[in-house]
Amino acid sequence: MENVVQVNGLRKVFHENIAMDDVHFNVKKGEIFGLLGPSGSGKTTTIKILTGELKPSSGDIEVLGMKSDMFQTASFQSQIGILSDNSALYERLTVYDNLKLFCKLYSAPLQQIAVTLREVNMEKEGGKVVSKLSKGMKQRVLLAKALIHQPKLVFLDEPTSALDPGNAAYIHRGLQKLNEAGTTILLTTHNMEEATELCDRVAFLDQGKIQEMDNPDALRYKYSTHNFHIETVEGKKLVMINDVKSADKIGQMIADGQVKTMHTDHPTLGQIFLKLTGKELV
Ligand SMILES: Nc1ncnc2c1ncn2[C@@H]1O[C@H](COP(=O)(O)OP(=O)(O)OP(=O)(O)O)[C@@H](O)[C@H]1O
Repeated sequence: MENVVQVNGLRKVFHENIAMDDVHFNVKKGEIFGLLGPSGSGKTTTIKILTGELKPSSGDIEVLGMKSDMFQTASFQSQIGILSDNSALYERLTVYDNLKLFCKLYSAPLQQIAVTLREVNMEKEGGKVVSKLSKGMKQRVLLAKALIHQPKLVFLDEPTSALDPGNAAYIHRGLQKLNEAGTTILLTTHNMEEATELCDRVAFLDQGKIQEMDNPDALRYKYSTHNFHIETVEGKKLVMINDVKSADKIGQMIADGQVKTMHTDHPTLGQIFLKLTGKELV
């Protein structure tokens, strides 16, 4: 499958501080790819480099078939959407007028405003002045701004960090629909449930290096002990290792009607991250 992002040997040094060190990854066309890592691990720096806001210290980068010296061009910027900590709105204008300006900037049809407001659960708030919106509402308008010109590739830095669970779930569904319609998404998150639910692949970043990268379910399988966790009808909880002796015993327990629930051990992405780096994903 075609790669829309190719990163080879990326390094970024701020003064003496090595923020990214020999980072390699690709994002395939049509994927939702997640960069996971604790604060300071280099997620935002990666997005800023891939969107032309920062220059790499070294390494080969290609996004949508263009090298980093093209990232400032209108042709590149019109094909990507960005939600980052630098994204801003005109506070004194309404939500609708903000989006109208961005439509003009990208030559997008004005009908996209209603479509995009629906995607971010803000269809009733178009007439509100931005300065009067809550933090979560502003976050959703910023997301609308990133999507208004129907970009091929979207970079979302912590897209749901300011949202309540209801709106986060709504945005997740919206992003899944957008992705099903063909948009490639690269997002960063501290939220392992979000990553597990949304991402086709995730990369664990720690101290500017990728520590692990794969499909979330494949990672959970890889780092599973494969032990069986059983709850008996009497409420006893048992952990049994995955071998022939246990299988015989479990078979007998099932035949005797003693098993209430049974599942194999699958660690969360957060537990895997902790195991690999000794750090929580927060
Ligand atoms: N403009 C800058 N000047 C100097 N150092 C910077 C700059 N931007 C980032 N850094 C450093 O680079 C490292 C990675 O920062 P980055 O913002 O990419 O982390 P992050 O994973 O996005 O963190 P968070 O989850 O808190 O946003 C940190 O050590 C940070 O202090």
